[in-house]
Amino acid sequence: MPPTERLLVRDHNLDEKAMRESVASSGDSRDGIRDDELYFEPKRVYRRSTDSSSRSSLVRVYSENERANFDQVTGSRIYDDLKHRPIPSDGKIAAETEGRSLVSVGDAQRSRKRRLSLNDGRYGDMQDEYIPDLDFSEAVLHWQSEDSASPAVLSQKLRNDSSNATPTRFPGSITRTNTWSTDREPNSGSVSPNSSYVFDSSHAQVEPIPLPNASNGVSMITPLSASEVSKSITGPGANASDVDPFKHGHLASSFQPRKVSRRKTSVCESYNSASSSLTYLPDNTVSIIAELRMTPEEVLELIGKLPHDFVYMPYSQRKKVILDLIPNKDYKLLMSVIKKLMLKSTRSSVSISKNSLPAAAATAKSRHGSVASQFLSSFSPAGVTSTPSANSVRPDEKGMEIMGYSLGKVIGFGAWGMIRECHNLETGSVKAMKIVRFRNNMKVKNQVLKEVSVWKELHHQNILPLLQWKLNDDYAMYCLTERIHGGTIYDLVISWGEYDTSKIDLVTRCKLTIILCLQVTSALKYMHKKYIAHGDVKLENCLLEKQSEASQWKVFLCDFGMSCHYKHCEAFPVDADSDSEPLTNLPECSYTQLSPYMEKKKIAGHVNEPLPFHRSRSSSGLRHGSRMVKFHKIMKNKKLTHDDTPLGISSLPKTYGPALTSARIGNSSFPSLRQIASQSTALTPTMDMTSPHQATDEETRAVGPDPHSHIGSLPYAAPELLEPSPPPLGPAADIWALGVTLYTMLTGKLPFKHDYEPRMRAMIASGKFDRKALETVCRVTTEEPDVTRRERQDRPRFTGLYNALMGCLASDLNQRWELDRIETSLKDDLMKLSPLYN
Ligand SMILES: Nc1ncnc2c1ncn2[C@@H]1O[C@H](COP(=O)(O)OP(=O)(O)OP(=O)(O)O)[C@@H](O)[C@H]1O
Repeated sequence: MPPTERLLVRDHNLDEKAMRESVASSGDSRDGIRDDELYFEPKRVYRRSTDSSSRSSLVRVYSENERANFDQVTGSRIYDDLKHRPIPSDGKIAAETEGRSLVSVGDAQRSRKRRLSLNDGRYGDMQDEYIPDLDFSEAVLHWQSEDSASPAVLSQKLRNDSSNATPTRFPGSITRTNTWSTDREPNSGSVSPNSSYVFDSSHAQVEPIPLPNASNGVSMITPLSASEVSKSITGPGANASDVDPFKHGHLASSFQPRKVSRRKTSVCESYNSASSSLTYLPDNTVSIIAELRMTPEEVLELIGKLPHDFVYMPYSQRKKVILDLIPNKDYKLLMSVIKKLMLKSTRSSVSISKNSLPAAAATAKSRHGSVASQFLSSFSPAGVTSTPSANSVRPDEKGMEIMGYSLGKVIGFGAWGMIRECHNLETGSVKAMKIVRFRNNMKVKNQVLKEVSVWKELHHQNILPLLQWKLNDDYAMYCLTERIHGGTIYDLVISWGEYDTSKIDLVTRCKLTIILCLQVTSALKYMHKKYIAHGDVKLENCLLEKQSEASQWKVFLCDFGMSCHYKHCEAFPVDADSDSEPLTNLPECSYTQLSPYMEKKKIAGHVNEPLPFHRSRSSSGLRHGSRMVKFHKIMKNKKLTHDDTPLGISSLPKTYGPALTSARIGNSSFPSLRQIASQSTALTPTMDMTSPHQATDEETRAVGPDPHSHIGSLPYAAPELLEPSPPPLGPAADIWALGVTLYTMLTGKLPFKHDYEPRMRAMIASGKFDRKALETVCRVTTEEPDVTRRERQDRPRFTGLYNALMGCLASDLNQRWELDRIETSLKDDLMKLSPLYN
């Protein structure tokens, strides 16, 4: 069998695929290992010798732990990594498993057990995969012999590889213009139908920024700085703009020493090695870029389009983003090269644990001013000096003028754009400009039109104001707003740390949480009175203007990208002034979401047509309620706890599965969602896109528009939104998200968080979270043995805060509190505190 065939492992087996997804998503992408495992280093060895490129090859790089499983000289397996037992030298086990993939044997039990193990983190970095017919010893010997090959030969080889690559521009690549004269107001512009991107989602619906202390033992990875990337692209001492690597072979020669020394190190190791100089592109990047038939500029351009928190996204989301942006390339190769360019595992590999919060806090800055932001901002034309058209300018780059303001530095990043500081050309006053670049992507454009249509209606002291906006019809939307200087509540919570090692005393923590959340509550009340649901309430979307007195701090709710109008049934007023009206029957009310089409019309001043996607009373509410009850019953009967259901949903009836697992949304029970989602406005990237399915017309009719499209950030998603047919977005979802926000402020950790998405969904659906932590912070528990009676008397109990939070996080919509009640309860606690603490 030719060597290339020996290395070829086809990805037919669904179990294996699921396993792969499971491994990728259960593993934290920050560990810098998982994605790279898709490539087995000898692939290049073989490719070089045969000059063939087998894109479909499923090969991988070994992590150091995995490598320890093999004899480095003979390449034979030493340990059976499922059982951690030495393998007999006669190779019995190897023979046993020969010819089949370890995870593709179709043995569901074994596969499940393995996933369980991975989930438990016990074998977290032992995700092995058996490659049929691979002669490891031969591969290793070949590998070693190539180590001694002369650098010149390798260099020549690389040059050949590179010159064979025909750089092609990927769809949607930027056409640069030197002038910017196409600004038009939205009502004058028509949306170009010539979208060359294929985006399934016009809103990233991004995961919230992970709290650095959310998982232990995760190595801290920081993106390369702009200069490091620039250097790594150009090589030391090179004039970036002069370099056309594929023409002149500069890259090959620049990277030659690195490539030679690389042989004995894993990808991660190479970053960590003492000699690792970031002036070189990591390892096999050149050959990967060549294989992708892309130029480095195109790769950089692609990186510039990625969401700010791309590197922190779960594998499935990253895959989706890549496929959306550039569907015609090998996403695995792309993910590998992007990761290599974007990440630098610091040599010290800071292990983030409860005890290392200061380090984590220092590193995990908010998006504004973060290393990631700076890194990404380096991909604006001003930052990328290596682009051929270095003289060209883009309308959103620093120094450009828009609406009488000069654009300044980047202060934040969103899913599809950035936020720049800007200065009034006449007065010099400082503001902020949110720039959403859609270019010719209709969906993103429609989404931002929708955002503006909602945002411009909002005038409240705790809502970031939209001062002016301007649409550059075929490029971007510009939104002028106030510049807020205090970061976000996310930053604040990071600085506080977790409750058990809290940097501020818990009483102050509770008090500040109440003060700040009362302002968010006020903003939400205002929005709900206008029948607008925010849809993405989270720590990161609460900007903070600090004053010398903490009690004077001001919150501004921002980001209306997920916001939408809902039509409310008069019989069940939401947030009525009456004090404690429960949200009884709320889901029965008929909400209406405006389609992007309608939003566009509205913003252009042509509203008042019948609204699509109308849901009748019966369509969601009661059905939803009874389903939840049924689901809880099943959970109870089957005794499904977080701990005994590592897969979250494996033993649930199919009907309930889709609510909990993206994989199932993608295939079995609700197969048509994939197709529907691709037609609808926003597709939640939490959906698994690995199992394409063509829906029949009947299926499409039965299911309707993507029901999960209003999930902003999964950890903040209300359980009803995870239902197979969730109610449309309404105030109740905001209230749940407010509860998640409150909880996180108080405890320093998200109530529902798991790296493995289906499990997180199961946690949300079950509504179970760590109440003990909350009781401790709010001091509602009676058990405080180490506290004297006197101390107990002095230390106030935050019963109102505790109750309000529990009211927000009531899974049962009938039990979930309304904003007025939450407000009253929070204020009660403040009143009680006032004589003591004011
Ligand atoms: N007016 C402002 N002043 C200072 N910083 C801001 C301002 N607006 C936004 N930011 C920063 O930029 C970040 C992103 O802003 P915003 O959430 O509006 O963008 P987005 O594209 O809607 O993001 P997302 O991807 O979360 O939807 C905020 O979290 C904040 O850190």
